[in-house]
Amino acid sequence: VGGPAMLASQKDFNNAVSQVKLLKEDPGNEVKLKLYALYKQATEGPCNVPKPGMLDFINKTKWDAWNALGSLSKEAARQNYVDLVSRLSASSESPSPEAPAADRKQPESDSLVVTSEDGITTIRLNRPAKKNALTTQMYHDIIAALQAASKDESAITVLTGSGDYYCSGNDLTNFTHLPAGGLEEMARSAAALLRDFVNCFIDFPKPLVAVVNGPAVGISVTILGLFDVVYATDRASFHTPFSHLGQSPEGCSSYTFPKIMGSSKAAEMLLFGKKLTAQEACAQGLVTEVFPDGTFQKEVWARLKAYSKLPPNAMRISKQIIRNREKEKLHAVNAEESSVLRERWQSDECMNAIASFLSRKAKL
Ligand SMILES: CCCCC/C=C/C(=O)SCCNC(=O)CCNC(=O)[C@H](O)C(C)(C)COP(=O)(O)OP(=O)(O)OC[C@H]1O[C@@H](n2cnc3c(N)ncnc32)[C@H](O)[C@@H]1OP(=O)(O)O
Repeated sequence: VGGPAMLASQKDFNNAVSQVKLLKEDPGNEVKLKLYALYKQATEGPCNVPKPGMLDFINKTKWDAWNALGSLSKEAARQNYVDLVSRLSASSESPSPEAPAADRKQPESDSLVVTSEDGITTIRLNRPAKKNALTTQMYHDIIAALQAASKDESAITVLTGSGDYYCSGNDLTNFTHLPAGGLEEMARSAAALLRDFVNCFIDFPKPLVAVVNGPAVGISVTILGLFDVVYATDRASFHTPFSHLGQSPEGCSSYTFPKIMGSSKAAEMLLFGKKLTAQEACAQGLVTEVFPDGTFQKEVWARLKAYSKLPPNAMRISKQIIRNREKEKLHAVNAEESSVLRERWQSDECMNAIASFLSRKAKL
């Protein structure tokens, strides 16, 4: 995790183009359309030819597929083409329909589990003994998992937690591992990581669903404004205790929360750390729907499986229309929030609050 992955070379791409012709099984129209679009993007770049007329059905469908790739770079398209062909070749040799995530780079630690099944990629926070608090490694792994999910075959991506908590937010011990550059360097690199992490949610191109299986704290709450749908168990609560911690809002919540729930409700959460029940969060628009805990998993996953069968390109494009005009604003908000937090993390208020938690004097 960390450095950029090596992209496929022109030679890999040429080999993949030849390999397609040798596939033993017809991959079906949907996949052929995807191959066509990636090929065009990889060789010619973003679609800038005129749209065929309504009655020219085949060429219009091909044009739509190419155009849906937007500004994806030639290099990334080449890589996606090579990946897709390699998956098709592998599956035509061994009949293993549940393998879409087998080639995914697995997270560095067991604290994150990524699976792909039934058209859904699930990113599961898996540190139940620590209430799924996010370590520095987990932020990196979630970034990598979102990047992979944005390119995989799944239609929908889900973030959820293992155990009784959804997530207790940032692992406060992250702040205790001081690098050689001291507090200033720690704050600088945490702010850069925070910015990259939140950017991945802002830019995520597919439907993104939070399955909130229990209480949620801190950054796991603030980023919910960047999800498309949020399902919660009635056991969940939503808590952003930034002032208690000497910190300030992140995850674009300083912008999304007032927009979602109105400025005074947002202020009560973000300034005073008011904890919301699941029902309150739903009434204020942060949560889409609340389910009884006893049937939560069954009901939510049945619904998501049904949604994952909807045409994936239509869902992507609809998401683009809904979100794109906000993106520039969200990136600016994220940059500002990260920069303010960089200062906050070096403040006495913040250091005292963290020391207090670590010495068990205070619990939120
Ligand atoms: C680089 C990007 C930075 C992004 C900025 C993000 C900001 C935030 O997310 S701010 C919010 C930070 N989170 C918190 O302040 C929560 C702190 N935790 C608690 O207040 C409580 O643990 C609780 C309310 C979440 C749960 O209480 P309880 O049910 O009583 O369970 P325990 O306290 O016994 O927790 C079990 C175990 O887990 C450890 N733990 C829980 N949360 C965190 C955490 N956020 N960071 C570190 N460790 C956490 C807790 O210490 C216990 O550990 P053991 O004592 O070793 O069993």
